Amino acid sequence: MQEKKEAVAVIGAGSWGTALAMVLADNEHEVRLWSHNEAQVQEINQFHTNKKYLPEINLPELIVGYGSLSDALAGIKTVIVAVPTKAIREVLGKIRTVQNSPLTIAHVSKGIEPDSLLRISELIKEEMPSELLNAVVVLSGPSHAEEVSLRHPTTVTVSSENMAAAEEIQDLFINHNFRVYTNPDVIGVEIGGALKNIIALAAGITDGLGYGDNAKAALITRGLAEIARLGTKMGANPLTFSGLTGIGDLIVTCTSVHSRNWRAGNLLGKGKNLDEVLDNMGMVVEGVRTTKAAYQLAKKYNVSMPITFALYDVLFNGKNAKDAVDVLMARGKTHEMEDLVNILEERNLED
Ligand SMILES: NC(=O)C1=CN([C@@H]2O[C@H](COP(=O)(O)OP(=O)(O)OC[C@H]3O[C@@H](n4cnc5c(N)ncnc54)[C@H](OP(=O)(O)O)[C@@H]3O)[C@@H](O)[C@H]2O)C=CC1
Ligand SMILES: O=C(CO)COP(=O)(O)O
Repeated sequence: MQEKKEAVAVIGAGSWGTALAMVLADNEHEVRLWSHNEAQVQEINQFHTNKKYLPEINLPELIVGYGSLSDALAGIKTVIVAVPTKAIREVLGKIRTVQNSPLTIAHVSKGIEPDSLLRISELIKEEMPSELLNAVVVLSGPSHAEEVSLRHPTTVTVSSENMAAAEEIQDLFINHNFRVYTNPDVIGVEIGGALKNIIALAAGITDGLGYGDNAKAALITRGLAEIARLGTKMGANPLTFSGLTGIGDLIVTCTSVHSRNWRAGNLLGKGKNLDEVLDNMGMVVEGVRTTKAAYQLAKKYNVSMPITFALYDVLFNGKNAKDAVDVLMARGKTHEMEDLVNILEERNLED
C-alpha cells in the first residue's frame, strides 16, 4: 500500500498561502489551510474556491479550510506561514498558545520589520520558544500567486541555517510546474525578497509618470546595486543577488501587472495619494513598510540607497514623484560598482 504523505498546515489563506496550498495538494499532501475568516473557511470547504484572492481558480479537494488553529496544527510537523509581515507576530503568538511539540516553520513573507529591523526568520526565532522550533526556512523567488495557481512554470529558492530542513521543504513543494532550488544564504535570500518590493513600487511610479523602459531598466539594475550593497554589508553572499531571490524577483515584480507593489506605485505615479491607494488595493503592499525599514537599515549600516531614500520621501514626506526622479538623475557623478567593491574589501579585511 502507498504510504500517506505528510499533512502540512498553511497559515494564511490569501493569494500566496492559497497558491502554495495548491502546489502541496498537487504533490498529494493533505493541506490544512487556516484562515482567521470563518466565511472564507466555509467557502473553501463548501465550494473549493477562494474568490477574493484567486477568483478564477478551483481548489483541489485535498485542501481543507480550518478556522481552528489547534485543529489545523494537530499532529503537524511542518507549517507554512503565509501572512503579511505585519501579521506574523500575532499569528506566531496564536501558534505558541496551542502548540506543544517542535515545528519546522517555513515562511514565505517578503518584508523587514521597521524599528526592530529584523528579518522574518529572525523575528520567528524571537517569537517562538526554542522547544517549539525545529527549524526556520524561507521560501522566496519570482512567483506571482496568480500564475502559480494556473500551474505555470515557476522557480523559487529555499534557504535555512538548517539545510536539511530547507531540503525537506524543497521536497514538499518541488514538482514539474514548481521548481525549487536551495541556497544557504538566508540573509541574501530574505533581503533580496523584501527589498525588491521597494524597487517595484518605484518602477510602478515611473510607469505611472509615463516614463518608459529605459527608466525601468535603470531602476531594476540600480535597485539591485543598492540592495546588494546593503545585503552584502549585512553579511549576505553578493552572488545571491544575481539569483532567483535577487534579480529574478526584481524582474517579475517590476514588470508584472500582477504585482501589488507595482500597481500601487503606478497609481501613485498617476497622482493618487498613498492612503487612497492602499485602501483600494484589498491585498498587502509590503513595499511601503519595507521602505521605512530599509531607510532605517541604510542609516544603521551607512550604505548609500538613493532609490530607497527617494521613495521614502515620496511615501512619507509628501515629495512629488517627478521631483524625486529629477533629484535621483541629478546626483553627483559616481562609479557603477565601486561601493560594492569597497564593501567586499572591508569584509575581506575583517576576516
Ligand atoms: N501574492 C503573491 O504572489 C506572493 C506573495 N508573497 C508574500 O506572501 C505574504 C502574504 O502575501 P499574500 O498572500 O499575497 O497577501 P494577501 O493580501 O493576498 O493575503 C493576506 C492573507 O493574510 C491574512 N491576514 C492578514 N492579517 C492577518 C492576521 N493578523 N491574522 C491572520 N491572518 C491575517 C489575510 O486575511 P484577510 O482576508 O482577512 O485580510 C489574507 O488571508 C507577503 O509577505 C507577500 O509579500 C510572496 C510571494 C508571492
Ligand atoms: O513577491 C511577489 C512575486 O514574486 C509578489 O509581489 P507583489 O507583492 O508585489 O504582488
